[in-house]
Amino acid sequence: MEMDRLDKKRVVLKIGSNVLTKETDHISRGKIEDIGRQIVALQDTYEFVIVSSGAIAVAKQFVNLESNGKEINVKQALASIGQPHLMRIFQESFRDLGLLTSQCLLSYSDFEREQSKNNIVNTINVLVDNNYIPIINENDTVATDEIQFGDNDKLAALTACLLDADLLIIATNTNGICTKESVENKTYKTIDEVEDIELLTGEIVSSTSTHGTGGMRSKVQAASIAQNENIETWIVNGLEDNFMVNTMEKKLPFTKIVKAVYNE
Ligand SMILES: Nc1ncnc2c1ncn2[C@@H]1O[C@H](COP(=O)(O)OP(=O)(O)O)[C@@H](O)[C@H]1O
Ligand SMILES: N[C@@H](CCC(=O)OP(=O)(O)O)C(=O)O
Repeated sequence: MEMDRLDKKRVVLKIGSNVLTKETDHISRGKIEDIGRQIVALQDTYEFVIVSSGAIAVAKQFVNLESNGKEINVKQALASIGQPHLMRIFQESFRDLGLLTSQCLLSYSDFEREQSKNNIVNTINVLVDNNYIPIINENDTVATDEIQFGDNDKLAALTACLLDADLLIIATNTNGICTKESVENKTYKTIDEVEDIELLTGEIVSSTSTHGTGGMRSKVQAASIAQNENIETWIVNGLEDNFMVNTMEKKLPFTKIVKAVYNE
């Protein structure tokens, strides 16, 4: 028997540039196909809203703007050039798997106005009801919050809260959050489950990866925003094949930030 949409668990999946490029200089079609295949495998029980970075990373593979790409306006221009390419790759790869895609560009300030919040919810619900997978990125032309500080993690958390998601999955390039000591001595021991965000904050190391901006700090902040709205966050290793399915089947180490008991 087919499940009604309301019976499905709503997942907001955030994919960082490092995952999309598999830590290279090029966007990985293979990774996008991997994500699509997992959505197909899980779509009877889960519905997906994707928050995808990668616009700047894609642009860098096509163009070389003057200046080194570190200035904020150049990054904004790169995002503008890369975003349609990113969407094209999603659209082509997902279409081959029978999945429909759509694009939504949002910024933090959209989450502060009642009218725009209602518009976002209504639009995304229509998309999901019609089997379209919304692919969200920050509107980098008008806002610079994420390319400066946050690597789309906070945007994903705000989206999860607004859309009343059941689960926020943040796909990054490590097996979740590892203990500080293990990161420092490169033995990488994943913290499996945690409720106390303060505890996690103490484990953050101030590094980011090649394409990343916010490091683990912005992921912990995102988890905190989600936890305040009673949403569980999983920080998973998106570099692995089949990472969501394998995480769900407990075949991959990941960090689960559970709902706070006092919120129950
Ligand atoms: N305790 C920790 N456990 C794992 N990674 C950590 C930790 N503290 C900081 N990091 C860093 O955070 C990085 C992931 O964040 P980031 O580079 O912004 O990636 P993304 O593009 O996925 O958002 C890791 O590659 C690692 O360098
Ligand atoms: N909106 C930007 C996000 C930039 C960014 O650094 O994000 P992330 O890869 O999540 O660290 C883009 O699409 O390139």
